[in-house]
Amino acid sequence: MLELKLQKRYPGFALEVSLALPEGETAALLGPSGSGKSTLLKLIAGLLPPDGGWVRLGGMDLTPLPPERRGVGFVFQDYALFPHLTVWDNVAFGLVEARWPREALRARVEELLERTGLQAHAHKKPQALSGGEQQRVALARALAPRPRLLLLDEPLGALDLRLKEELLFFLRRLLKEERTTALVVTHDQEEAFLLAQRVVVMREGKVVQTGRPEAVWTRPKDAWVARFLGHKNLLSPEESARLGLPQRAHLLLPGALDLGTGEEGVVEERLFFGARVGLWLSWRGVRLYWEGAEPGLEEGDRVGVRLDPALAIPID
Ligand SMILES: Nc1ncnc2c1ncn2[C@@H]1O[C@H](COP(=O)(O)OP(=O)(O)OP(=O)(O)O)[C@@H](O)[C@H]1O
Repeated sequence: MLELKLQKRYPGFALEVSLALPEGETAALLGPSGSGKSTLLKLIAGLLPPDGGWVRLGGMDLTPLPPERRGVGFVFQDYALFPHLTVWDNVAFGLVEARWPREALRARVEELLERTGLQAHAHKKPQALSGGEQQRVALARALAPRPRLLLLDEPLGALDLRLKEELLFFLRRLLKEERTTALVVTHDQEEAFLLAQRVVVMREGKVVQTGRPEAVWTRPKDAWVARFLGHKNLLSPEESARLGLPQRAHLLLPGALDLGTGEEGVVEERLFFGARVGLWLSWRGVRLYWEGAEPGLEEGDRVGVRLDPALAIPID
């Protein structure tokens, strides 16, 4: 287990977090800008002294140890590879530091270069690589010494969308294969859901919800979490009543609205995403969002709408 209880204060900001995460899993720290994700990561890494608390990994107290003795690897957004070293030497760096025997070191570096698809670049310097390649080197370098815990701060943050997607699936496979315990900071909910077996949602220095991605998505703790995760159909008690639901706040899960038959509503806005289409509808005087495969509807069209009350969940 990675277990921690940490406090840190800055003017106008107080972090207070207790967490217990199973080893061998990837967890995602998800929260808006300024919620304390990077601060928490730095406290765990030992790069920042806490005002109080402790960090334990597999029962061992890491709190008094300096960063280099915690067995923790990091990848931060502005990767900071060693510019004067080749890719090979960058990946070998932590192993040399840890005095790995020469043969084991060579085998481990080769293994990671292969796994990250970097063999052809082994003898280049970082500045001769693309952004995505540099990011792969940073991952290989962090994973090489088999850290007991890998901390990743927005590891895909600086990349363009297509490259981000490509690296996301790469990182997902790599973390699974290496079975590293990893904590990934992101403010992108899709990235968190795809990478992690467990999601930790942070708000203003506190953990507000922890759980499997599916559970957090379908049972957000409150309206704030629901909205932060990208849910759009959050109904006030009055709106709920107009839709025939009990008079209290509800969240409509995706799939709650069916188009075709039923009482008619009006398409107010049509959003074309390519594979999907989003529609903002006015139905019974409530503005509702529907998303799915091309329904062949234009703005101003009338359409029958049905609500599945089983997918309307009460929310605070
Ligand atoms: N060295 C510092 N001195 C004072 N305040 C700080 C310091 N570092 C961070 N903070 C404050 O702590 C809060 C949390 O910052 P942190 O970087 O952990 O947030 P974050 O969730 O990682 O945000 P982002 O997604 O934007 O990186 C912010 O309000 C920030 O201004």
